[in-house]
Amino acid sequence: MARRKLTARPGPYLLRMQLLRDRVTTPDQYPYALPAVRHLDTLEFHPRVTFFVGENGAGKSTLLEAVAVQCGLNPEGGSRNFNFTTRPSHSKLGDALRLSRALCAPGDSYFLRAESFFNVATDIERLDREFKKSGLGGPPLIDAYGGRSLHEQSHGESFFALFKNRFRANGLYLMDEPEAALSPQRQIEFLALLHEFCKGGSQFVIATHSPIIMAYPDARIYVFGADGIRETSYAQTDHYLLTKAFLNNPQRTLAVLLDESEED
Ligand SMILES: Nc1ncnc2c1ncn2[C@@H]1O[C@H](COP(=O)(O)OP(=O)(O)OP(=O)(O)O)[C@@H](O)[C@H]1O
Repeated sequence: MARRKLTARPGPYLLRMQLLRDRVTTPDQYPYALPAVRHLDTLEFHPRVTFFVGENGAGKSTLLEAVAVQCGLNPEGGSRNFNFTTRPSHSKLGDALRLSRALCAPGDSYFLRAESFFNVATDIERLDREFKKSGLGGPPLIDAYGGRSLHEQSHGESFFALFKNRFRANGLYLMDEPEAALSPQRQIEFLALLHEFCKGGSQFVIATHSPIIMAYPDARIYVFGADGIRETSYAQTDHYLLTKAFLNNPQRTLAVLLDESEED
């Protein structure tokens, strides 16, 4: 089937999402029982960068995955070219989520899941093998990632190859913990790339624990907590406050922690 060629225009592409309560069939079960989902009504996306932050298990990945599914992306990560599955199912949250989109469509979209990036790398190799066998002309998929097998690079190098080579202007990018493999230096470099892509009209939704990455100023930060999701400022996030307190005086925090654990 001939694929419709999209005319890439600058974002934003996603305006807001809304939970349709009448489509929630099992409110007492995952994912609807998560506080972040139970209290969700409407969430406005920032035209450039929206951050999802909060404690482990707060539901950031669950919501991001549902957005990805609604955008037609593989719930396990990758671009629209990918449809591999390594686990039985993703949550049904996408069925109850309405995404409001702008009239223009992105020229590219991609879902980076740190936890399953290995599988994306494997699938790139599989797709390229099939492509070669098919005898069709054109460059292999790996060229869009810098040309070197992602399996032959370190975890952090392969992430960075993705950001540098695969992402571009006028794209919609969903990222789950992009910092997972990045050194602090690379996280700072990531901020510079993020800025370039944003200037080029791209839009990002990023779940992160990194106080470096969430410092990007042209952004909205949503904290996922026990009372639901609320907007906050960078300097009010636990990530910023805790990291700052720790780095200002590591000895003091360590003394309190280690003293307490010795008493146990
Ligand atoms: N398929 C599933 N079935 C039942 N519960 C699940 C499922 N997937 C995740 N959960 C639970 O839902 C909660 C939210 O998980 P999620 O991965 O969305 O959290 P998160 O905020 O992204 O956490 P982290 O920061 O650790 O990545 C967790 O308590 C998790 O155990």
